[in-house]
Amino acid sequence: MGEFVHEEIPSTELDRLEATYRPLADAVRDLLDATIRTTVPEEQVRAAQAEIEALVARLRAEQLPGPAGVRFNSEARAWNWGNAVVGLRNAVAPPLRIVHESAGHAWAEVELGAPYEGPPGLVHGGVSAMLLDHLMGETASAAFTRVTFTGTLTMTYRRGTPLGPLRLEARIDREEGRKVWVVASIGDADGVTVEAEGVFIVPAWAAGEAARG
Ligand SMILES: CCCCC/C=C\C/C=C\C/C=C\C/C=C\CCCC(=O)SCCNC(=O)CCNC(=O)[C@H](O)C(C)(C)COP(=O)(O)OP(=O)(O)OC[C@H]1O[C@@H](n2cnc3c(N)ncnc32)[C@H](O)[C@@H]1OP(=O)(O)O
Repeated sequence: MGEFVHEEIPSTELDRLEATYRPLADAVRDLLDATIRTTVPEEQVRAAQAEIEALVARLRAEQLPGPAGVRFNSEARAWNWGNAVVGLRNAVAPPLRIVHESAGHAWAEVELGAPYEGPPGLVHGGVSAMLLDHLMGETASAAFTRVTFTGTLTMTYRRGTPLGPLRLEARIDREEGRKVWVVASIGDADGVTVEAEGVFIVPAWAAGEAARG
């Protein structure tokens, strides 16, 4: 596993950088959707591909040697721009905006479109698991006061989850030593579609005073 990297970028500078990168990721997100749904003539598809390849070369002129990782500064600001679910610079991330109601209770609202489809018109089951896994992990971390990893995640798909606006919710159910049980759900306007239960674990290497049972 990589490290949590201490990088001393001031928070005000991070705000400025994020204002540049967020619209870039939004544009690429739009590109994903357009790539799936376009019906333009084939020669236009090929022309667009050439332009996209040129853009990729432009962005790759300078780049990190590997993934973005998780970074933090001494102002307690953390950023994980590549994260699969919440990464600000990741166009594959929906992105989920998570609200920590309290330590151990969080929710999120999200609108899932064409790139997240599994069965026709419905959210892919693996996508539901991915979004819940992340929300539950953040919830288990008690609003970032400790590091937790998914140990076991159990999904129950009650009915198909339609693409479109959804609400996710997660709560800590109980704790025992370094183990944290979290329950969570996804719902649409008609109620719950997916339920999940997971055991999240504060790894032995990350267990400090606060995490000991
Ligand atoms: C420092 C600066 C920080 C700045 C941070 C800023 C931001 C972000 C930081 C933190 C993140 C916060 C939130 C994260 C948000 C989302 C995360 C998304 C979730 C994921 O996507 S995360 C990736 C997938 N996840 C893995 O990649 C895990 C791979 N795995 C391991 O890393 C180890 O395997 C681990 C850690 C699981 C255990 O390792 P370990 O050595 O600590 O465990 P150990 O043997 O001591 O067991 C202790 C007790 O847990 C029980 N136990 C063990 N394993 C279990 C299992 N699998 N299921 C159920 N129970 C299990 C034992 O039975 C024992 O129970 P008992 O005490 O009762 O006997």
